[in-house]
Amino acid sequence: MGLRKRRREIDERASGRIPGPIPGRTPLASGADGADPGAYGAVPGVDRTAPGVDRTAPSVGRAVSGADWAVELRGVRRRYGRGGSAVHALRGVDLALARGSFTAVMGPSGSGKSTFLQCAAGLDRPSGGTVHLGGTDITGLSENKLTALRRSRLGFVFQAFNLLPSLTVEQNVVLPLRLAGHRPDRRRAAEVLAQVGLQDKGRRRPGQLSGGQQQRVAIARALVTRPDVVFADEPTGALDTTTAAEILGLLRQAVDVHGATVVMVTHDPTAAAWADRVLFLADGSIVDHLERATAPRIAARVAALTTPSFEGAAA
Ligand SMILES: Nc1ncnc2c1ncn2[C@@H]1O[C@H](COP(=O)(O)OP(=O)(O)OP(=O)(O)O)[C@@H](O)[C@H]1O
Repeated sequence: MGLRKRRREIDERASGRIPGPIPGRTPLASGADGADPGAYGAVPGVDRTAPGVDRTAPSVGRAVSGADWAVELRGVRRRYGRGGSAVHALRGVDLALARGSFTAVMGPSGSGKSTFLQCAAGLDRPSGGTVHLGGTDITGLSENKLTALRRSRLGFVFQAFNLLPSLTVEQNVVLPLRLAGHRPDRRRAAEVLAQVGLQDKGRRRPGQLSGGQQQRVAIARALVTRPDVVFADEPTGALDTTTAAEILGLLRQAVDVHGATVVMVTHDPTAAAWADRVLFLADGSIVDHLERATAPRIAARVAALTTPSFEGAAA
């Protein structure tokens, strides 16, 4: 299939005009995971098919040059409290994610997923280690600089949509531009609204839209500044299966067609199967990862994380 035709089909499927999965970069059919490792960049020294614990620093995406990392964490630790009652939410996370990659982060409750997302997105400060976003070391930035960086260079999509109900859809979408001190760019707003299939909804209020449409607005808002990274926290947690697939298709399309970088925390193996790579957190450490895996394979790996035998192996 020609590139233009494939892109048009991706656009149409992602916007719901054609039902069904997007060709080529969809959750993989059972048994197809692990195919085409070259397209995603094999990680040296990592046996992608072996079960068990891998302690290498995962790097994902086509690029291998450090300059191309959208997100880079080195030795990131986060401790809450002190002394005997201290909680070690992150115990030394090392990873590098290339621009134009889609990464899912999974793990049992309390494994550190939210803490990871908050530290990676500059919403929380690590107790140790460094975080680079789009080549900028954010670890020592002042609160003001961090806020400015989040507004102009990061996008966020949350489970609860987090739209402002009193603003129109278009005003919600351009909000990050306004907060970053730029003039609201209506052409750019129209562009991203079209990208998520809502070109005719700019004058509506969020309360007049379905949950799936509201999440599309949130994705448009996340993309409007052409951010270095979009962080998504359970973006489909409040949606039915069909609507969830549409939303994940849009995130996939943002990566494949528009070159975005997406990092998504999820509990749902079906959602994670849309990603290029799934990272597994357990007790504050990245203990495993899978490339282009099917939902059943991801589910099996999540289940293994909570079994006593795995905990014994990871100790
Ligand atoms: N503000 C805080 N103060 C103290 N402990 C915290 C705080 N935030 C998180 N923790 C602890 O850090 C650990 C990791 O929490 P985190 O919320 O990152 O896990 P999670 O994997 O996102 O869990 P869930 O899937 O249940 O949301 C947990 O033991 C949690 O109790």
